[in-house]
Amino acid sequence: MPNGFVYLDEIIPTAQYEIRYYSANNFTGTRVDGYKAPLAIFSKTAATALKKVSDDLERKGYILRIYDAYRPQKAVNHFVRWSQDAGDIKMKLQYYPKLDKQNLFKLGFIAKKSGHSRGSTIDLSLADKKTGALVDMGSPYDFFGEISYYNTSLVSAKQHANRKLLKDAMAKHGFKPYSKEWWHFTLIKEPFPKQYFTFNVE
Ligand SMILES: C[C@@H](N)C(=O)N[C@H](C)C(=O)O
Ligand SMILES: [Zn+2]
Repeated sequence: MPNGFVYLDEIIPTAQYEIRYYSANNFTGTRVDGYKAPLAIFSKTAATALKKVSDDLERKGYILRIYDAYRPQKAVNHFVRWSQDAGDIKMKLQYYPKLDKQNLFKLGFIAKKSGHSRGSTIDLSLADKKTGALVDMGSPYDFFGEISYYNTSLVSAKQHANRKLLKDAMAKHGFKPYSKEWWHFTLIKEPFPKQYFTFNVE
């Protein structure tokens, strides 16, 4: 791992780590290239900021559920190849039921050059600190459709309040939200704003 990166579970041991692209439970239906272990790697700067988010939320009774952090460019390239294979729709019902997979990039749900590969972008949700149960955000992680837009009218007031709880906690410590995915945030003062890394997650 290059200098300036850390393992998030060493900085935030109380979080839940469900690294979807290491598993087959993701929109491709297979383990994604470059994920050699179910780990979250993050820039040290972003990890320090995220620890503050986690501490704030723990005081309110929540822990973080982390789905993805640093993402190798080779993983993004895997997503691109997957999108071009129109015959493979095994995860369509679960992840993109109303959309054509080849449109997911132009609709903004997946990026060909992703902030994740710069090491300071994260996909996450919240869980209840006592029970470990996932907080209801109105749509599941990586569900590609309008219901996952932060400001959609398709979710209840309570679900929107849960999204806002996460967004406000992230914004307080310098993370910028993404309007099309309630779970996706980038550290504004990211330390590697122009570098797209491709080292393995291991
Ligand atoms: C694929 C999804 N988890 C995500 O991170 N989407 C954004 C747009 C990205 O690929 O950077
Ligand atoms: Zn993301």
